[in-house]
Amino acid sequence: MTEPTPHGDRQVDATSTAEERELEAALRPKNLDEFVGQPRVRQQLSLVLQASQLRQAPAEHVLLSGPPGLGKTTLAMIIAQEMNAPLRISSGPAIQHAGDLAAILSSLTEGEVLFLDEIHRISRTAEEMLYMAMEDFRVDIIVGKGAGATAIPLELPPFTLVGATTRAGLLQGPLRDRFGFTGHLEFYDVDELVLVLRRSAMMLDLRLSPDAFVEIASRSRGTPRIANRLLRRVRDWALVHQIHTIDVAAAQAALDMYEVDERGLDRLDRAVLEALCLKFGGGPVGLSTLAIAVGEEVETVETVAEPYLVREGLLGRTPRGRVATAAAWEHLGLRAPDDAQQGQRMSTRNVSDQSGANPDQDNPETPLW
Ligand SMILES: Nc1ncnc2c1ncn2[C@@H]1O[C@H](COP(=O)(O)OP(=O)(O)OP(=O)(O)O)[C@@H](O)[C@H]1O
Repeated sequence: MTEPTPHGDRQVDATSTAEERELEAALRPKNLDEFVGQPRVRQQLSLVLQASQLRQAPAEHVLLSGPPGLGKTTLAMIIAQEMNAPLRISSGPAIQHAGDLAAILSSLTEGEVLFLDEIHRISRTAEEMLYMAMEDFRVDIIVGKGAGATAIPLELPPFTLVGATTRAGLLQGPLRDRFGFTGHLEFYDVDELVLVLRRSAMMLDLRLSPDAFVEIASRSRGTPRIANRLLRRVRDWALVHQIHTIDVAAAQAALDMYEVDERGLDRLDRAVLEALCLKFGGGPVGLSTLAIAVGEEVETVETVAEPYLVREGLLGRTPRGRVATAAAWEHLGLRAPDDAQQGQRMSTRNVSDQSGANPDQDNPETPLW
């Protein structure tokens, strides 16, 4: 049976469900040497960890940022493993009150690694408590209310906070500044994803030809989580078709069946591009009109399909609406009208200076990976 993905049957969604996380756990690299790609972050992190071991003190607080599925949780686990320290896991949305954080902090043991996923989503009061905890290993527990409230100081054992965020821009400066090391994870190239897939295939006892690995990697949107998911889809297909060594034709057939094309676009991505080109002559067209044309919510088009299309240079966001780029026409096997190409070049501009008030305009909250 195919496991669910967060956005229904989208095989190329970079986030994961609770069930999928269990499957992922088995494939996680256990130490920095097994962790593929991200050479700069790996090298810098290795130095931070070695220095802390030499100092015989917990490592400095680490902030990991980057799009979903690139290995932030995996790195947090590796940090704890390399430090030979226990790991506590929580997340921003689970910490809505300062008391939630106080409960976690007060139960940490010396040297423990506290991993806070989606750290940009912790509440403001908890965030303020975190400042003092990170800097001085101390928190003030407020007892009582109003004029009678008193602050009881509580010493904490030294610990290492590993924060992960997909939205580093939303972190307050004082919080960001309290991390001794910040690593930004980048999308992986095809060669790196091939290495991720080779390792996973070995662990799943699968045999694939070299070009089958490349085929899967090319369709994985630069994201190990998607690569591993597509590998599982290909494995299912091979099992049902009783294929023992998966060659490129088998990988293509399996992924075509799941409607993931050679550039990693799925049905929704292509529907957006087709509507843009075939119904609106390449645009510009408002986001809400585009969403109606493909029968989806505005938010789905904006947060699920659009970021990857923009990243791939297939769709442009302009003040007058969305436009298909020349590459989009080409990807669909269509000829771009000359005037549309010229108009797009003149009207495409950066999204960062736009307001999110109108659904047809860009929402600056929307990440653009
Ligand atoms: N560099 C890597 N080498 C090998 N496997 C990797 C690598 N990075 C990620 N993976 C695999 O991809 C999957 C997703 O990784 P992980 O959960 O660490 O991503 P994440 O960045 O924390 O995602 P999210 O932001 O959704 O929490 C895991 O199964 C992990 O094993």
